[in-house]
Amino acid sequence: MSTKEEYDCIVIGAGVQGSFTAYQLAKNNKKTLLLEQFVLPHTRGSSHGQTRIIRKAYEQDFYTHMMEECYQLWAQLERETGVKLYRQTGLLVMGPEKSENYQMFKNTLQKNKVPTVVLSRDNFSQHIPHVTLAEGDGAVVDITAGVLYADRALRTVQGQFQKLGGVIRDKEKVTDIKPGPTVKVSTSAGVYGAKSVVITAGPWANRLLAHTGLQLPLEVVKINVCYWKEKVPDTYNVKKRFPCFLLTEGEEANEHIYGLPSNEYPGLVKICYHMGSVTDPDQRDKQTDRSDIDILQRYVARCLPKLDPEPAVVETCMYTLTPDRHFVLDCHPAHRNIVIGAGFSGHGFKFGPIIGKLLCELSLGEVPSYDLSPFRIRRFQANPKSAL
Ligand SMILES: Cc1cc2nc3c(=O)[nH]c(=O)nc-3n(C[C@H](O)[C@H](O)[C@H](O)COP(=O)(O)OP(=O)(O)OC[C@H]3O[C@@H](n4cnc5c(N)ncnc54)[C@H](O)[C@@H]3O)c2cc1C
Ligand SMILES: O=C(O)[C@@H]1CCCCN1
Repeated sequence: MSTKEEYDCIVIGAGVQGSFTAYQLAKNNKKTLLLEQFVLPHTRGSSHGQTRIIRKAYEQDFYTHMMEECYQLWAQLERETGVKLYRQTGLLVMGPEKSENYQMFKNTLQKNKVPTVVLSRDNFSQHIPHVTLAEGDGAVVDITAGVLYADRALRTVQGQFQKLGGVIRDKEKVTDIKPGPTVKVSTSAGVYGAKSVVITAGPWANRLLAHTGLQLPLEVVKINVCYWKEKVPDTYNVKKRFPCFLLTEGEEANEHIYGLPSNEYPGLVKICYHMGSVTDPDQRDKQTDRSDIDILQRYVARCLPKLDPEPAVVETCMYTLTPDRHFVLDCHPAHRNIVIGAGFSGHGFKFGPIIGKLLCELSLGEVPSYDLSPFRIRRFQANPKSAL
């Protein structure tokens, strides 16, 4: 098949990361094509749904630093488009006062001068009614945190990309990538050429990378996204200033449980378990493990007494996990004009604007604005799970 069109850059995958990358490239006057295998919008990857948490509360400083600029980029997109994408709610972080994880969250917030409120056991229920703080747990609120309107954000950034002259082709699956000075990208509709390619294929990253001779140690898991009904409507509502929350660890398991106030679905609070079972992204509905829901039911019954401890709605989403849960933001080790954004490990949405900027810089051969060493592919070389 002959090459249909030539671009400066082709971005593969129109989730949050690919959409922001394409937008940044178009802003830099690059002729850019964004390819998506499904009809947009879709619910089969990782970026769908109405809300995501945005926060500066992290265990590692480098995420908090990136979020400083990232908040500004979200606000800039809101100003550019007149669309509201962020609502401040605060994020309540709870965890065993003496545990390393909880202390790391607290220290990072304090060291980086993020506005916080530390709640004592005595004043906890006055600020956060109808939540049981577990015995021995501490509680700190990241005031700057809130919710991002995820679906709306995706539509908005894709719309801006198109306004800047960018081309989106959905329902066009990439079937092959041929590296070279001009990368050839084959799809179900033809072949394109580009000076550089960015792969932001979410759970399908390794499928695409296989065409380039690279495999990353990524694991795709299915997440049951659970919504719980308020016994009395609006008890945990965003309007009543109920915050997002996150457990650094808990009685149930050494993994996070997290929640968002009722907002998008009236009377329903989103509470999920930050772990799931391994799945094939094309067969995710065949993965029917619900052990996470059992854990959540026990937690809801114990700590959120004004919720019905039976999920009212269960939706599906996928995480693409790296072994250390840090992202992959790097050039392909053998083909520098192929750039990879992958392994967002269940916490990448909030970083969309800054990841778009960084992947754009990498694809233009510029020095990235942040130290990318935590995100480099070479960190996996010592890891036995890596297939490099
Ligand atoms: C339940 C859940 C809760 C989360 N909560 C938060 C949160 O509170 N805060 C936060 O910051 N993050 C959160 N995240 C994480 C965040 O949503 C993800 O990190 C982010 O959406 C990943 O985006 P992506 O662009 O890498 O992947 P995706 O959104 O999956 O996008 C990849 C795209 O590539 C396309 N594609 C794949 N292969 C091909 C091909 N061959 N040809 C063409 N197109 C292709 C796919 O169809 C897909 O549209 C959560 C994730 C889940 C699942
Ligand atoms: O990225 C986040 O902020 C959330 C935290 C809890 C798990 C899901 N992702």
